[in-house]
Amino acid sequence: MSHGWGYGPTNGPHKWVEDFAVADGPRQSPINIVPKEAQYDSSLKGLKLKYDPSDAKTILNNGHSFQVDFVDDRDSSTLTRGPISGTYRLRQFHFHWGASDDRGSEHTVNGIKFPCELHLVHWNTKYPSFKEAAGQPDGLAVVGVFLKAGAANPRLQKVLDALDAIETKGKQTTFDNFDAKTLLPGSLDYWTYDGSLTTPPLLESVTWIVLREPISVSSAQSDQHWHSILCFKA
Ligand SMILES: NS(=O)(=O)c1ccc(C(=O)NCc2cccc(O)c2)cc1
Ligand SMILES: [Zn+2]
Repeated sequence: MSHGWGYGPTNGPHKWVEDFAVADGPRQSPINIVPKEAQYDSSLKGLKLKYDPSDAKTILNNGHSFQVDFVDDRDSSTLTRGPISGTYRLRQFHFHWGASDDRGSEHTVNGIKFPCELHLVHWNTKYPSFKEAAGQPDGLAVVGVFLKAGAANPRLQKVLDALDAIETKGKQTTFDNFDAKTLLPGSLDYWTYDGSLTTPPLLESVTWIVLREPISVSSAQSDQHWHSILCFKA
């Protein structure tokens, strides 16, 4: 691609392999999750997420999504247990959505897309930095949470209210004192598989942990700002 990757007809996912050969790799994400085909593994432990709200730093429009970045220079916001060994630090969370409520999520369940999907990105502290970890097969762990259309979700409101200030690519604004745990559903039951980043550079370094229970977002909330950023994105 002569210009940056995106989601349009000339730079979308079907074109990414031109610049990122790993797109044809053996462990590419997202995938369709078929619960009946998933094997139950009784040796797997429950997820342990310990997030410190004071680690939240800024919210950024990176042109493909908006992401909340965290201070990750100490083990204050971490993911442990579950399918992973060791300690992974929370670096950022971001969302994937679509132009209407019938699509938007990257993973699907029995072929069904959700209107949106939240990704909480963590890196393995056995490596010196996120960038280093991103190049290792056990470097990253991303917790995926589906959003379904339903009741308004007050926990999301602080994130949505910040979007007005970052409507153009590259804009970021302060976003502090936010507990990412409040975005999680009641149950932490999950499906897990070894996969990749779902956007370039598509690195095959992600242990995916997709929560079975979705959280809700109302259509009013999703109309509130995402379409403005979406228009920009498209
Ligand atoms: N959608 S996803 O959670 O798979 C995802 C998470 C993080 C990233 C990301 O950080 N991309 C930038 C990046 C990553 C590794 C090395 C780089 O040079 C840049 C991309 C996709
Ligand atoms: Zn993502």
